Amino acid sequence: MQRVLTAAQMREAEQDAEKRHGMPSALLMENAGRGLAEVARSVAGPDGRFTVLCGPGNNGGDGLVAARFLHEGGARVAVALVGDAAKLTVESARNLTALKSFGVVPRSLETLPELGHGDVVVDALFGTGLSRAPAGAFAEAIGAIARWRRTGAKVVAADVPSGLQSDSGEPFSPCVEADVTVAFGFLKPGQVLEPGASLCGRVRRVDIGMGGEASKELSGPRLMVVEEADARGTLPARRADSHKGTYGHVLAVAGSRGKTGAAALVAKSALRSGAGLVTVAARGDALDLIQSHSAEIMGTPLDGTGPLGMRDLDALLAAAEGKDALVMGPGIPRGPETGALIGELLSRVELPAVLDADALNAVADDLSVLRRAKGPVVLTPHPGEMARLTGKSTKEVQAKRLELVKQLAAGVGVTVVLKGDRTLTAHPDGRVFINTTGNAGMATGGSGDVLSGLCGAFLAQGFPMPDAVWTAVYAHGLAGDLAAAKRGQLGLIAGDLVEQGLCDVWVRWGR
Ligand SMILES: NC(=O)C1=CN([C@@H]2O[C@H](COP(=O)(O)OP(=O)(O)OC[C@H]3O[C@@H](n4cnc5c(N)ncnc54)[C@H](O)[C@@H]3O)[C@@H](O)[C@H]2O)[C@H](O)CC1
Ligand SMILES: [K+]
Repeated sequence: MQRVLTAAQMREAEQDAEKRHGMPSALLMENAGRGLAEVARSVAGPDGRFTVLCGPGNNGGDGLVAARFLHEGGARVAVALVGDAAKLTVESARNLTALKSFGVVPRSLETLPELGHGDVVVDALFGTGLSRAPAGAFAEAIGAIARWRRTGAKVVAADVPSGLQSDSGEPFSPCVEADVTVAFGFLKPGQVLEPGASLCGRVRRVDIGMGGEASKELSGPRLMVVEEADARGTLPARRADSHKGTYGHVLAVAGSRGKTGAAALVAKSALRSGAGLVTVAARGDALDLIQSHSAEIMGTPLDGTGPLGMRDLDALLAAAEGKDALVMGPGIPRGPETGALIGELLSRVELPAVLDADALNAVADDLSVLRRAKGPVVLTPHPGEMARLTGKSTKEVQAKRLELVKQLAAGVGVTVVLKGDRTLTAHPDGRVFINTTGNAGMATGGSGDVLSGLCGAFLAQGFPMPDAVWTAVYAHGLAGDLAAAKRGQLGLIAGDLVEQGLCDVWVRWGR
């Protein structure tokens, strides 16, 4: 897991580094600048030139240190200070003096050389201290960086591409587009959340002496990026003496006439993700079709016709007997009582439950029904469903993903998976897990059903919360990546995730 720190947390961690490790910010800056110089050198051509653009704050200070190391290593370096030199921070001013003493005198932006292939421009204008849209000379500098990039130079951003808000990943205009971003100490949200992640290019994290554990008791959100080893580590190797009962029984309340595929995808995804048994509960007129998709799917008919309501409670309570996890929502016939039914069922059975699709829409009007749930509840909304759950517009959801997913999880006491590019998994205790797998080819009907079945299977196997959820999200995206590698993003359909992608993940993980 990689810790992701906000700007405020970075400042706290920097003070902590001084107090706990005796690492003054001058030394952190020296280490940051050295790391920046090494990355810049690694992307330059054999006789590439370097231009370092430095802003007034400590980000600029990192640039001044990098310029000194590049110069010391024999490279051709040009430096420009942008903004009011009188406003330099103490650390930056000290490094400006040092740089000059090494014989590198800053020049004006206009007199800098035009750069091309093999050359590198280091963007050290702003980092986590950016507070408004770059203007004036700063905007001109960002324009020059874009021009040099168009003529072939590589752009290396110090800590954050200048113009990008490091806490949200939202860019001001203008904003630098980097080929590589050197993250000092810890990752920032803006480097892993879109559109910031794309503006950063490749993110290279360098240690600067802040210490890994520095981030333990920081205030504010605990954000983590899930790495493949974390996800793989959640899944135990299977024991030889196990039997199908060992791996749990999923009850999927899903499917209806015209939407039998959703239930089949949930069930087949759960089976392909290690669940020992899967039973689908659906109206009789849909159940036969659902079961016809796969011999392994068992069925419990819900008598009657029409939307799910309180009259189905007893049948569902009976169906939940002996099960280990619930998945509810994909393709269900929703009606005015469906939300109350879900709330009542969850208050009576002590099972982990995944609510997706129309189960989310059913409870959106009154989320309090979820507070009575006896077992842990996982909601898996896409942005549109999240909008209904939060009363916001989809546009607002997408602009404030991190904030809204944390709020909903803590407010209702459930785990919330906000799907999309960089899916976020928020746990009621404030932790948010950022996913980096998956691709646009997965924006296809049924992809969400596969995730809810996968999630249900992991919960049925007894994997702990929230690990089971962020692992399912990671595996789901990786399945999509592996399947798209074989079928293209255009060709990818949800069934490929189940038949191809998931199996490729388990083989890759030796499970
Ligand atoms: N925190 C750490 O552990 C380390 C941080 N380092 C580097 O320091 C920057 C953060 O530096 P800071 O001085 O806080 O701010 P910036 O350099 O990012 O911004 C400069 C300064 O400019 C002002 N400002 C903000 N927005 C604008 C604007 N649009 N136009 C003009 N001026 C603006 C504001 O006053 C800012 O303070 C961090 O990213 C790291 O690169 C250390 O070197 C390593 C450890
Ligand atoms: K920068």
